[in-house]
Amino acid sequence: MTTNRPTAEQSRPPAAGTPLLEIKNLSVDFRLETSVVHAVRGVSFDVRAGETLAVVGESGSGKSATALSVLRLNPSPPCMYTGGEIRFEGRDLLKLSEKELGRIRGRDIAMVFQDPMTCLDPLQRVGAQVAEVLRHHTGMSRAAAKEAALAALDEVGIPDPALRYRQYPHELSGGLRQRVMIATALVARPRVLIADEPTTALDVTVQRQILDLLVTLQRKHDMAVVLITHDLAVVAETADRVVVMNQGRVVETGDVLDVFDRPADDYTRKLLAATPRLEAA
Ligand SMILES: Nc1ncnc2c1ncn2[C@@H]1O[C@H](COP(=O)(O)OP(=O)(O)OP(=O)(O)O)[C@@H](O)[C@H]1O
Repeated sequence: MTTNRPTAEQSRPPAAGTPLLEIKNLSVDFRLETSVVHAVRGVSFDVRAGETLAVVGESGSGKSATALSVLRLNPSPPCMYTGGEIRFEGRDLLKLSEKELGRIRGRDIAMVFQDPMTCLDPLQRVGAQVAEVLRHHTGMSRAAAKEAALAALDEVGIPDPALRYRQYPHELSGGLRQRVMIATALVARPRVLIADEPTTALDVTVQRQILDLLVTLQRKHDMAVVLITHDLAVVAETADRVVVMNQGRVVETGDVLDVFDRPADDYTRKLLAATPRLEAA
């Protein structure tokens, strides 16, 4: 199989060391009026600093429910965390109070989503939203937060940050909005970034740019990245390890090239066969 993996000079050794974030035997149900959906059934995986772990699987396989569990962002109710642990720096995130978790969200672990409008406030200027994250987590002065927010907009490749700072989300293109969301997520320098289909809604050229940006920032800041996607070509290009989910369970996990070259599970083989760019390469 040939993929657009990073070139030799871009590639790096696999991340070593202890896991930064560990999901152990996680189970999540959605209790609906007349039924229960077992969305996540005993899922375990971990991610280390400097590593990109991709979570793949068809629609409904439990990828987002797992990712949202890390910061307890599944809607409650109907969501119930019925078992397992999510360990970060020695603590089980599922056991923290809302206040304790609030200190971790955005500061230590951040998320970006497919649709930036789920996290950007349409009525607030984008620069102020980036600065607000810093003021919330660090108590920085207004002036210092503005300066850091301008630097963050610049870092994510937004041209003319001073102009964009004053604009509202609807005044930006989809690609620029995505960059603002990434700036908002990363401005407090989290150690873990969870990216849930971050490029799915964008056109192909912009997808490429946003993925390159995420890879660059991940390496620069040695972040652990959990990348949720259904796009195996994206996984082949960006991830170190992959977790394959089906019907709420992990069916296979391993180094991306090993899993893609020698899938051990029938479901993984089926997913790979349904990705012509990989098969044809
Ligand atoms: N808020 C919710 N209320 C009820 N059921 C839900 C809710 N969120 C997810 N589910 C159900 O949980 C299961 C797993 O959904 P999840 O969104 O985690 O899948 P996914 O793999 O992320 O899919 P997609 O790629 O479409 O986002 C599905 O059966 C889904 O219908």
